[in-house]
Amino acid sequence: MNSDSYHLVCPICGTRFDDAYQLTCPSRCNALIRAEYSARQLTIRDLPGMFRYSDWLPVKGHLATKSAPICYQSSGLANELGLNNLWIAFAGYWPERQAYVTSGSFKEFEALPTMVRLAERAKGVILVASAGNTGRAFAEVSSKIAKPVIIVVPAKARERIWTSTPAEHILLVTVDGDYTDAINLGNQLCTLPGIYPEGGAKNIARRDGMGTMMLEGAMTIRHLPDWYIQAVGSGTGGIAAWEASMRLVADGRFGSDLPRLLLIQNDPFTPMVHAFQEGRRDITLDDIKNPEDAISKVHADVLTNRAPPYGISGGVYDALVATNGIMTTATTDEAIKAGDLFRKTEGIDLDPAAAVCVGGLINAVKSGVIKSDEKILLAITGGGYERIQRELSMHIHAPDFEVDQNTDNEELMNSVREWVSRYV
Ligand SMILES: Cc1ncc(COP(=O)(O)O)c(C=O)c1O
Repeated sequence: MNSDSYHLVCPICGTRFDDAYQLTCPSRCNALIRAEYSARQLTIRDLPGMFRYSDWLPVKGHLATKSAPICYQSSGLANELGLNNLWIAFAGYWPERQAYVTSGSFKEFEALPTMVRLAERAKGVILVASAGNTGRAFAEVSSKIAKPVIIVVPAKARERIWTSTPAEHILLVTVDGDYTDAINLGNQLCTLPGIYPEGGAKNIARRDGMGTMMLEGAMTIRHLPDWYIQAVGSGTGGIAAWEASMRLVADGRFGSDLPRLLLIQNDPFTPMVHAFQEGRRDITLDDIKNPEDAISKVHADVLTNRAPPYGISGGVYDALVATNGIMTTATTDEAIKAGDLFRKTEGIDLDPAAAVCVGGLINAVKSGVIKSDEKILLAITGGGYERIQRELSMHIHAPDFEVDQNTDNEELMNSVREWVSRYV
């Protein structure tokens, strides 16, 4: 890949520009900027792991990794649900199926190209605010390539930040609060020089990295699926699936219809479901009543983003409208039962978020939304933790700072500034 293999483009004003690790349109349009790749047809490259999809990743180089999505046709769960064309895109650790995502979730597909993009396009330290899985994915990549990362997580998620090899370039900050508090502190730290936000959905590397789930699915099925099903918190994976499928349609070899998105939230935390079912582009406070109470009742707290990229141009709302998509829910009870069923029928344990996804699929089959012959790509976004625990080392990273009401903010900012100065 040479440096001209993609440009950035704003979907509102159409401005095309070179990549200098921007996260927004230079004309300040309220839109998710996109990468426009010069390769119209996808060629699978002889590169490690997910970098085989480098034609449609915003990177020039690659990293040595075995991490990549895998896809196979289900028989166990498919039979159980009476589905004839169920395909599973799996992100996690499952060596028998050549799945080697050692941090256990599809967040690693975001972290890998994001770290490469930053190193190629800017000089600085990346900061990730996370409910756990994203932070662990960036920690894992940092530990493998010895590049720095600052991770901010809620204190109760601190045990989730482990790596399969010892990590020496991580600054871990825990916050006495929830995911939103971690995001707010992260934003504050990003005002320091040399720190770059990973940008969430705004980062093309994160979206196009996640889009490899759809690419792997279409390559395996040899066609675009009729449905792409995923549990969402920010919905970035849904946006990524839509964008990847637009590229696959333009490729010409995978069919001409965009897969419909079926995106699932964990009842009772369902702001995007409320807004979309009422046809609204905006999430209002009424969609997130008693957030603390709702968050305490979910099975998968990684799905509890209070400010998802829903209404922004090119965001979740647009992705759903463009694909004739649907949003629905699975309760905690349904998710737990679905996770058990998946383990029994497919043979692997699931991340709670992936169990919510299976619960949503079951509900959609029961309600008749999904028909038995339709081609379904089920995004199993995390799993195999039991194998990881048994077979890999898990180095838990102790927090470098534990922030609570008594923390002296200036002291924290100074210490972080000092740490960053070692790298920039
Ligand atoms: C395992 C897993 N699945 C699904 C999601 C939802 O991802 P998103 O809404 O960003 O696409 C997350 C978010 O952290 C996750 O960790």
